Amino acid sequence: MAGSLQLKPFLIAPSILSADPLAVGASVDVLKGDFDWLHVDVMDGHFVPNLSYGPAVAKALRRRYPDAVIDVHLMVEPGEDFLDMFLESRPDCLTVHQEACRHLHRALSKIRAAGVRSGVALNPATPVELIKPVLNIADVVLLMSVDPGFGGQSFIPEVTEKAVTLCQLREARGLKFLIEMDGGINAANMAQVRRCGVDVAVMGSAVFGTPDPAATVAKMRLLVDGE
Ligand SMILES: O=C(CO)[C@H](O)[C@H](O)COP(=O)(O)O
Repeated sequence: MAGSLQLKPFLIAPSILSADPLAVGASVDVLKGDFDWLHVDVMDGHFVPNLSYGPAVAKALRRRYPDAVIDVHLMVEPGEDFLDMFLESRPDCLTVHQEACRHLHRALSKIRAAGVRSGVALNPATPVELIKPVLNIADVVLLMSVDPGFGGQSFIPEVTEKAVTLCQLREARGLKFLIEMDGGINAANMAQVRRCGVDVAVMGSAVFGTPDPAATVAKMRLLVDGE
């Protein structure tokens, strides 16, 4: 499939959801800077049935890693109500869910107006068609390949079709957004993820759940380069 799709450089985004909750900074340090984006999952116990990090953690990560590309994924509802507090933490990318925003166009516009890359996320059951009208103001489309809320779940392969559709739409409309995929990505499905046009792979347990996370990231890069 890669032959027929225009692929951009492939980026790896470790998710701190699977880092040691008592030593997130130390867990990230173990990667020795060998990551492209640092993915921060924010969960509210309402849009998703779990709680995770708040803006203080996002701010602390920015202080500790001033040059890292920090990618904040808001799994909160209503998404619009949390933009200011996370924009204050100066992320590089701030993503809201289509399903959690009544005024998605306004939310994405506000993120961009703050000089931050705007992201829109879709749950596995949400079709790409619902975000077609806002693709021109999205810098990132995040396709959830698990139902959001927890790390360590199994990859839903049907979501790869949505990446192919997005890739084709991007090309047809001359747009530049990146396609990010999140959930259940590991060494066994990494090549499949890349082939369907994904630009950014988020990985939690497949990185932080291994004895040597830095070696795991290096191995993932080799897997993709070998494609
Ligand atoms: O957004 C998330 C869950 O809602 C996580 O980023 C995602 O699940 C990553 O963890 P894993 O790679 O272990 O599936």
